Amino acid sequence: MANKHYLIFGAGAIGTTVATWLNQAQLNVCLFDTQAVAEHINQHGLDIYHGEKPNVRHKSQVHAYWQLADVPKPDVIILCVKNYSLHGVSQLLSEHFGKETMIVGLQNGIENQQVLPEYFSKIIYGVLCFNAWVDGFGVVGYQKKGPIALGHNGGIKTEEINAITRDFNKGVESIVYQNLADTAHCKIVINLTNSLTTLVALHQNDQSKSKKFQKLLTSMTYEGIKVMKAAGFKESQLGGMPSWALITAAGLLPGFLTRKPYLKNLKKLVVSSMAQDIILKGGSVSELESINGYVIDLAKKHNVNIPVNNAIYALCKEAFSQQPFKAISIDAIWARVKS
Ligand SMILES: NC(=O)C1=CN([C@@H]2O[C@H](COP(=O)(O)OP(=O)(O)OC[C@H]3O[C@@H](n4cnc5c(N)ncnc54)[C@H](OP(=O)(O)O)[C@@H]3O)[C@@H](O)[C@H]2O)C=CC1
Ligand SMILES: CC(C)(CO)C(=O)C(=O)O
Repeated sequence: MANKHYLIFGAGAIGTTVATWLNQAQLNVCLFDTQAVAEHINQHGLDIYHGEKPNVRHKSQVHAYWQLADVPKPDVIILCVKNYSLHGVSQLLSEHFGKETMIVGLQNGIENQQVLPEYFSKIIYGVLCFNAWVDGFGVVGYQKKGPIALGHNGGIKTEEINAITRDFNKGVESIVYQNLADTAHCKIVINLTNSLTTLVALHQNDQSKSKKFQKLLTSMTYEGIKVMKAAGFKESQLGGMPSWALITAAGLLPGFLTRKPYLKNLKKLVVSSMAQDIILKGGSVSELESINGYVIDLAKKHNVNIPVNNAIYALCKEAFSQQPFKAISIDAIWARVKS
């Protein structure tokens, strides 16, 4: 079908960047969010910027809705909400537009692969290889433009995923991945770090000089790939993210030997989606369970010892339930992990 109509559900960090990139590529897109966000976007447009060039703004006009009854029936719905919103949002959309509507789920983790099939029969999943953060309604910064890896678990014809990938590619580099499970699990390994970077509030408290932070961060991802290997997953290169060889080297060798690539990768973690939930939005709900909780269960199932991840997860459970959230010093986190 030519000129598909895309509804992007969720005008947060990912929804706003994807809407802008697809709109700039002349695709037919609209957004959906709450009334306050949608009205603001309709009045002021979208305004996104690359984190290294905050003065170069990419502005665009994308119509935003807040009532489903007003939205023209979309050919494809791109779901840009967190895993914890998926049940509610999917039920609404499935009842309104029908179970057969084509869905593209852009979530971290694999919880979406359990939830979305309860509501829809045609689902493509996207693994996102960039960071983006919300400054205000319709105003979003991004660390880099893509890429997005797309895949599915059946029920989608090759020409259907190819057509959507072709459309996405007009606005942001997108690739079809043959093994969705491997790709999603490789991304989960990187996302383990969201917990630690949130605990220290990395975007406010630079940790580039801290050897303890380096040790903890690199141990978390090294433990992560041990779990994925034990569970039978294979490496799938994610655009711009550290390889398993680098993660293994950083996990096993003295820190000074891998410090240069470590610092290069640390710079890419601007404000994780978890830090946005806990610190910027001041909430207590996050994707901790769908990422860290999931890896901890997988480690138990395959008898892999992951002490650093276990300790950081326990600390996050405590710290994220405190209102207001208070960042924890790296020394206090280190002491807790060692105990
Ligand atoms: N941000 C990032 O850098 C990255 C994010 N991801 C993943 O992408 C997914 C989306 O993340 P992100 O864009 O950061 O999330 P955000 O929380 O920034 O965006 C979600 C948006 O959807 C809105 N929303 C949720 N439910 C409803 C509803 N029922 N009606 C109307 N609006 C609703 C939210 O509103 P409200 O805030 O009011 O709830 C929010 O504006 C997550 O799974 C995340 O892990 C992956 C890679 C990078
Ligand atoms: C950008 C990145 C990779 C940080 O871990 C991410 O996926 C997120 O913020 O959720």
